[in-house]
Amino acid sequence: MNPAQPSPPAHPAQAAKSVQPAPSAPAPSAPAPCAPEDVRRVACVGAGVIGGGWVAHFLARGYDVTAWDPAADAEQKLRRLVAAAWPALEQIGLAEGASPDRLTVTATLEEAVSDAQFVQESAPEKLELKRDLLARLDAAAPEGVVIASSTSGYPMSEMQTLAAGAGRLVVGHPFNPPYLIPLVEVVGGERTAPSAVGWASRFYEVAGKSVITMEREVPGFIANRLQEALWREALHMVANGEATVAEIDASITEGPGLRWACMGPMLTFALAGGEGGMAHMLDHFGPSLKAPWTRLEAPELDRELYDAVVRGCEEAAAGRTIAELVAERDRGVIDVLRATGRLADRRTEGAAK
Ligand SMILES: NC(=O)C1=CN([C@@H]2O[C@H](COP(=O)(O)OP(=O)(O)OC[C@H]3O[C@@H](n4cnc5c(N)ncnc54)[C@H](O)[C@@H]3O)[C@@H](O)[C@H]2O)C=CC1
Ligand SMILES: C[N+](C)(C)CC(=O)CC(=O)[O-]
Repeated sequence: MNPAQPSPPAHPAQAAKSVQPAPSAPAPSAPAPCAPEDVRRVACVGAGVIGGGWVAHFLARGYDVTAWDPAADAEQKLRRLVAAAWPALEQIGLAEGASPDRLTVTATLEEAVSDAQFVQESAPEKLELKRDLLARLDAAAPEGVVIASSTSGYPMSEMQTLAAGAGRLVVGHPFNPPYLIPLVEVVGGERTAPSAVGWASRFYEVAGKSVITMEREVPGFIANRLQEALWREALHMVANGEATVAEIDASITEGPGLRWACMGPMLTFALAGGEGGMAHMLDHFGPSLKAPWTRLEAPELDRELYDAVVRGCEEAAAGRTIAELVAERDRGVIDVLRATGRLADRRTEGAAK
């Protein structure tokens, strides 16, 4: 179900619960039982593609992990996923004491979280299911333990409606596979205690993740909104016969994707302005915002947006000159080309000898 679409009408039995006056302040949350740095035991509830990837990540970072999933073959599939991921995790480096042997798959959800110091939920992307599950996790986990949802796009405000202890519920949105892609986007809901957001962000950092802590709830968070914009345009182009699936993928892997592994879209485009940076880029290509290059509605490039983007790029450059940024980008692109086997011997290319 696409989070951007209106959520299904609440079940009558839940309607009363889910229709609550917007709280004037976040719900209080009991203090977490331990500091993020002192966590040793993590529970993962839902152990499919992402939940299993979280299990592999936490095991590789040296945690004791309990996992629960209602599927009959969940343990077999989970242990197979962890075993398949382990060579990669050994290659990038394991924490001291890390071992797949520190995984315990429990028979019930309650057992999985009963002694947990952090809980990561990764059940299917269905709003009603997450509402019920988060309420169940809140009832079963030790008081104060932060519970994070891997949701791809639902605001926590929509998911925490049935939980008595909503103050400890946060979004901790990962990227597949969580054991290799470092980003996790953290954001609370209307009833989430700010302390729970801060605790979760710090825990993920300690656990080796790269954290973006959002100040505002936005469906789809940051990276999925950006991915979704590209994804929808790609689907339109395939639907209209404007590009094939192969052309869509090659257009990224042989083009912008190489740069995006080293530098985000904002600084990348600042370099499109040469020595003039983002200001020149906007002066030069600003009118293109009105060109029919995408079906996505463009914002007005007014002075406020112009200045915000220019200033943001100057801050991101952090004192690096355009020339230094170009050199950094080029080193990164060469490393990615080499790492992905695309830096073959090029002496045979080019002008006739
Ligand atoms: N697949 C991906 O690339 C990413 C997925 N996510 C999010 O992670 C969550 C899980 O997605 P996937 O792992 O892809 O789905 P999946 O279908 O691979 O795994 C979901 C797992 O949840 C289990 N499950 C079903 N009902 C449950 C319940 N009531 N309580 C606990 N577990 C239950 C299923 O048995 C299954 O193993 C979703 O919210 C999704 O949006 C987030 C980032 C990336
Ligand atoms: C396709 N998806 C929406 C589930 C992707 C994500 O949520 C994040 C990712 O791994 O790209």
